[in-house]
Amino acid sequence: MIDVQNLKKSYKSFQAVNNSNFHVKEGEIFGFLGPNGAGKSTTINILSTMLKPTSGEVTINGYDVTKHRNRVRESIGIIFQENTLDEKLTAKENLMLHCKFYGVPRLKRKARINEVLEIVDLKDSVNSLVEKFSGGMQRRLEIARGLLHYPKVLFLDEPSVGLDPQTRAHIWEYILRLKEKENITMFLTTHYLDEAEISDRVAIMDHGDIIAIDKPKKLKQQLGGDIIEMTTTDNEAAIQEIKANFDVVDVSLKDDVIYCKVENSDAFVSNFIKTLQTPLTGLDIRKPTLNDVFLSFTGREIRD
Ligand SMILES: Nc1ncnc2c1ncn2[C@@H]1O[C@H](COP(=O)(O)OP(=O)(O)OP(=O)(O)O)[C@@H](O)[C@H]1O
Repeated sequence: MIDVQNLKKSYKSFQAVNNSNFHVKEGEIFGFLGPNGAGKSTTINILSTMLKPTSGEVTINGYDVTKHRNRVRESIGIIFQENTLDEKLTAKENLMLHCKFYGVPRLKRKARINEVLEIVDLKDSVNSLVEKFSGGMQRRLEIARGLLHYPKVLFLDEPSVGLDPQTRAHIWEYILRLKEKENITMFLTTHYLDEAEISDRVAIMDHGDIIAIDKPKKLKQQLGGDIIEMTTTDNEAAIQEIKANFDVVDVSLKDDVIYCKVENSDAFVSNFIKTLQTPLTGLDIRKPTLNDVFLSFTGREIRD
């Protein structure tokens, strides 16, 4: 459904996207994860025909994004980072306008509007002014609007940025409901790790490069083992002790917390706690996250 080959984009001498290559299958949720400035919006803008690539080939639903822009536009829906609804209109008026722009046949408009409002649970607010909606409701209406013309691909640029955690969780319920109901291919950009985790596959981007691409579970498995985070009364002494006396894959210190990567935490921890001479003040065992994947490739955290 999405095919990207050797995609490059530069702004004057600055290379924002360096030679990207990836494919997205029909019905897949594909996440683009990276810190601010990684090149995510640039990529989504090229894929959705809003920005011209410097070089490379991109097809959406079989259509080239530079040669067949209108065909591509018919095939896609977009949920932008910022609110693009008309706040002085009602939900229904906003949707009706979009139906007209996208050529949804007159006789089908009402039914389709009802259908999409049902998906995002906004049927009761159909005649309310958008300016009266909460942030979460506005986002849901934007998602509904993006679906009106039966797009094959839905682009979501940071779909839940600026929303509180509860509303974010709800937005995700709707997105997953959509996947089930309409088998839409979804391409989303995010810098939230938990959102990337929901994706079927994720591409991790940094400084314009795709540095890893796979199922979230596989990316994390590649790191191997478990992570033990600990605080001690003397971190320097503890690190020396760990390096000298314990079988660890890796040990590092960040913000007064020691990170130890071990092959198997079950086998490691009980002996470690008994043997370590430097007093421990805290200890937490966890599985690797996508942030650890990013860290292992770049030496930085995504939230940095
Ligand atoms: N029109 C432009 N002119 C010059 N540089 C630009 C332009 N648009 C983006 N950039 C630069 O290109 C790089 C990638 O930007 P982009 O917006 O694609 O990143 P992003 O990963 O989407 O980040 P964010 O999450 O902050 O939107 C950044 O360094 C940005 O400053």
